Amino acid sequence: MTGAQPVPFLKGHGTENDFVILPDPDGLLELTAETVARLCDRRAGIGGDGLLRVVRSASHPEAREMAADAEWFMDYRNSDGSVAEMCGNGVRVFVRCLERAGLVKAGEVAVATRAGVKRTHLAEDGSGVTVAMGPAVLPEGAVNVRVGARSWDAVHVNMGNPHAVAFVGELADAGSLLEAPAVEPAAAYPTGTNVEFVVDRGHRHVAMRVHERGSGETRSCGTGACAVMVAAARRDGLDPVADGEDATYTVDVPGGTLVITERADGEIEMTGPAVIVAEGTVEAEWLRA
Ligand SMILES: N[C@@H](CCC[C@H](N)C(=O)O)C(=O)O
Repeated sequence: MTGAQPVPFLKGHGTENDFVILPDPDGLLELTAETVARLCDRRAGIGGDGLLRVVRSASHPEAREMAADAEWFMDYRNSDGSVAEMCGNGVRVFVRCLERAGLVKAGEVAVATRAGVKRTHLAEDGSGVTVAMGPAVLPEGAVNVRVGARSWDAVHVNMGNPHAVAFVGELADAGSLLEAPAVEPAAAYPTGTNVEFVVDRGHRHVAMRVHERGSGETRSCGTGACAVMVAAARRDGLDPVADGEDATYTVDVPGGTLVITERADGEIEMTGPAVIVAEGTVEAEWLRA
């Protein structure tokens, strides 16, 4: 992955969706799937649901075209080392990390991702970060989620990455989620999917659990919360673009709360916390072993 020098890292989370963060402005790290999985290992590594590499867009082949609009590229990996298009909690933590390093100031910050450029707003008082996540896409066709003997109709939502959203009676109905739920038809999700289980908590207020593609059950998923908000709004007869009126939902996740607004122009805005908890260095020898 690197030479003999220790590798700087940070650790952060957004609603307890936690990340190993590797500052790599010039894109010099060779980050294999195996290296990512080792770093994200909770016993033998640092531990995290995923990894965020902080690299200048101009220094990364997947982001060069976005460099004029966003100086920084969020190279996101799941904890099993797989690459994902987008991470909603990750992008908030990513801009918090840039702010902490003095690379950006509070206010508007654009971030390049594999799902395009995302515009964020860092609150001046450090309270949270709002991200314009783009519009949701709801591909046609029924999908179904199954855990053991139980199954539910689900809503297929794409937030740059894929989601299957199932409304359930109780969050416990999803079981232990130690294994990935079965989702059918498999052809609807050629690269796998994240699965959300949702219950109502009140007026425009829901709670969810998530099984993330490439990471397992996590304490939160930002893109998942946006997918849940859209699925709940449609179920409730709301379509902000058709109605000409914004709709806001509170989405509780095991690790906290996210507030999601679907605007009348179709843009989905997510607001939530972003916390850096530690920084240090990784032994180069260990990484190479
Ligand atoms: N936790 C993330 C989503 C991370 C990517 C996901 N596991 C995938 O493979 O699509 C979020 O906060 O959105």
